[in-house]
Amino acid sequence: MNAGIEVLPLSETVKKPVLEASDLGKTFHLGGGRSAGGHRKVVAVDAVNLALCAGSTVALVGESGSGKSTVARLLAQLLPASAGEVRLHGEPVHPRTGRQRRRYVGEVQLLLQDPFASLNPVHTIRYQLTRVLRLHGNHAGRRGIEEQLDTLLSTVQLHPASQFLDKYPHELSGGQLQRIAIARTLAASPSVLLLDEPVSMLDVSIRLGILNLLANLKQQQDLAILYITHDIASARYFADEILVMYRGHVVERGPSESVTQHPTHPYTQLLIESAPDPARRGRDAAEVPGIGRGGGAASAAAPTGCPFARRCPFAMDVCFTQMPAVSAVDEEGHEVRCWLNSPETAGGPRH
Ligand SMILES: Nc1ncnc2c1ncn2[C@@H]1O[C@H](COP(=O)(O)OP(=O)(O)OP(=O)(O)O)[C@@H](O)[C@H]1O
Repeated sequence: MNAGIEVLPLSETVKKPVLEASDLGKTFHLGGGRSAGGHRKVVAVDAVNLALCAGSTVALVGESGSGKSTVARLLAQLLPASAGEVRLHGEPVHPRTGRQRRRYVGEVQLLLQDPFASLNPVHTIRYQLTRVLRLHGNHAGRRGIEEQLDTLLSTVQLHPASQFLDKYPHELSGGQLQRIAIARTLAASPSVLLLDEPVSMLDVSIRLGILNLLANLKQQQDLAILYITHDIASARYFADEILVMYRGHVVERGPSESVTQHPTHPYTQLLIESAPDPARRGRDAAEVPGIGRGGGAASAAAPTGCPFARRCPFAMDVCFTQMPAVSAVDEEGHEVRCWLNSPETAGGPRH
């Protein structure tokens, strides 16, 4: 027996995921008459696997159109999946109705980037928060609800509560509204938060405050968080694990530090190079070779090889014809889907 050292059983040291997705896929079928060339489809999400655990954050990073929001909407059950499975506490989730759906939505809350769009302009903050508390089974009396509204607002650092509760959304600033929107998600007592670009519409000066608030909430309430962003620098700061998405595929994943310090996929390297950096004044994503607006959007016709091949400065012949398998970068869970890291082809043009 080791005096003074508490040895936890394995079941307590390995965290079970709260929410998981296996081989998740979404294809949008677009209309189009004969004159438009017939039926078209967009593969927005292709075979995505992820696991969200209590007290930790997974970041989904990629350019506009890479499929990040579609993953969030699939996890929130706002869209039916074309393939794969979502599990909550290990149980497969199926499209639900009524009470079951309400319970799922209470446990898995989605926070959108635009706080104005997520709150109803014709009702006061008090009405909207009370409604969510009631909807998710809170039967407290009037005084009990008042106390909970106070607690919710103090949790999102809006003091005193009375100054905010009787206001309408248009009377609050963007940062205050995003805090109210966070309070609204917390009113449902969730175990999972899906954050879709939660600070991208806010002034740069208040973004860090909101991210710090969310990081504290994750710790205090043991929340499992999915953080969607196009900004890999904020993902490194905020998340434990990073998944890099390109055209619906996860091309690299691993512990945040490892992915950002040793980016292995050429696309991740370009994302990092294009991240805002005071040392490279004035240069942004649009100016970095290979990165441009919407370049990561899902293609109507899925390429047979690597989705990044056509933009990759290191592409080899095989990249255009075959999808690379996932290979390990290290033993800590850092993985990449790239022929340059494959044992068969390592030593290609880059090496
Ligand atoms: N309802 C829809 N019908 C058809 N195509 C869609 C639909 N929703 C999304 N898409 C397409 O799916 C792809 C992925 O879109 P998605 O919004 O998930 O990307 P994103 O990475 O979240 O981008 P952004 O950061 O701009 O929100 C895009 O090509 C988009 O045009």
